[in-house]
Amino acid sequence: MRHLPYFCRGQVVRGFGRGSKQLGIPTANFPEQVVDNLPTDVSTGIYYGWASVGSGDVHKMVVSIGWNPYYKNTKKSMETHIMHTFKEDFYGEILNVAIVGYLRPEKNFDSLESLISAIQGDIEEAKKRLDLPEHLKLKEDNFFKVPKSKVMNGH
Ligand SMILES: Cc1cc2nc3c(=O)[nH]c(=O)nc-3n(C[C@H](O)[C@H](O)[C@H](O)COP(=O)(O)O)c2cc1C
Ligand SMILES: Nc1ncnc2c1ncn2[C@@H]1O[C@H](COP(=O)(O)OP(=O)(O)O)[C@@H](O)[C@H]1O
Ligand SMILES: [Mg+2]
Repeated sequence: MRHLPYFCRGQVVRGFGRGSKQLGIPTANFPEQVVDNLPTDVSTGIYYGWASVGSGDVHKMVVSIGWNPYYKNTKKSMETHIMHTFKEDFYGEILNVAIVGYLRPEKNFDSLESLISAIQGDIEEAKKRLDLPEHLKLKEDNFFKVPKSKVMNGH
């Protein structure tokens, strides 16, 4: 994973509305353009890192990149669940993410309950790993301090 940490920003767009309603785990989805610009060696799978909305605080996050085999999506998506309770939805705002580590490949599951418990396991694992000093320092990266007015992708 030569490209980690990987930093990118993009506008939050609508997905299929499954995250909150079916899973109880909302995911902020990136536009196709951001997904298409991922370096080729950032493979599909589940990652963890840091995220902020607009110029807001930086929080722990997990991100899923791929086709969501359980739902058999035909388009690749990149969806971030932020470990923070927001007062309201933030569609249309700029989401800033720093992907710092890899957790596992995407999988299919034989029930919604097993998908949900896998994601909850990812969240717990990510919270633990992000407390390591090498990861904590990225929370303070200048990436999160520059004006957040542009949609861009890369380092
Ligand atoms: C940490 C995390 C792990 C995930 N792992 C899987 C997975 O292994 N297989 C899968 O089909 N979907 C996985 N998902 C994606 C969910 O299926 C997806 O977030 C859900 O379908 C919501 O989609 P929506 O934003 O289009 O509504 C994962 C999502 C997150 C946040
Ligand atoms: N902690 C959170 N992490 C990610 N998104 C959140 C969070 N809290 C609220 N949201 C909102 O929920 C939306 C995602 O919900 P979701 O059910 O996945 O719908 P969609 O399919 O449109 O992505 C995000 O775009 C954001 O506006
Ligand atoms: Mg979503």
